[in-house]
Amino acid sequence: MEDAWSNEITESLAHCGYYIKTNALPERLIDELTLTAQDSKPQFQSAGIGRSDDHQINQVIRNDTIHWITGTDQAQAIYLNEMELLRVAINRRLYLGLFDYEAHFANYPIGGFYKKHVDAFKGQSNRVLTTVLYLNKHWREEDQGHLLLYNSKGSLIKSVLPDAGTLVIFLSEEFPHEVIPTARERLSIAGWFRINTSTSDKVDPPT
Ligand SMILES: O=C(O)CCC(=O)C(=O)O
Ligand SMILES: [Fe+2]
Repeated sequence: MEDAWSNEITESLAHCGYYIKTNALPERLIDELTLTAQDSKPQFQSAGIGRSDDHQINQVIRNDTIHWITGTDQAQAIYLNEMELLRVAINRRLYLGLFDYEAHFANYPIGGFYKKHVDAFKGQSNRVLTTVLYLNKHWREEDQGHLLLYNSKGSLIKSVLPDAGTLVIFLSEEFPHEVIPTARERLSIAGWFRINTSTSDKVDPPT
């Protein structure tokens, strides 16, 4: 994580609340993360939203499968380390008090989507910043699966092609977004920088 890069990210976040960059990370790292994601496909599971007994409802809202990243191989470890350096840089410049980072691979099958949602409801979540890194070589317009980013008034502000190496970061509470149905299998890493919401009777994160 170069200073110039973390400066660019923090300035963009301070200025407009989001950051979108193609080829944000070295191609080799993207390739290795892609291989890791493909290798761990047998471990991907249906993504939940909130409680697991809402599973059927979830399928109407999103139908990707996910696998949490734990840093078990070199590519994952390098990625998590980059995000850790970014966390520290953001805290130093924007005073967000980010406490940790959680991330999972996501796989959208052909026809996969994630309807319009926010990743955090104001004041109700410890998710402060959302990150999405795409792992799909040579994505074309006709492959669809765009990420659409809206402002808090509901106007469309960005349409992002999920092409390999593109990184999107935005304030989780401020930007509703959706994944439109994809015409090609679509791999990504979605992650969240969080604040610590521990109270006296609840330890966060759970151990
Ligand atoms: O993959 C994307 O473009 C966005 C995914 C997303 O919104 C999420 O996982 O919360
Ligand atoms: Fe989201």
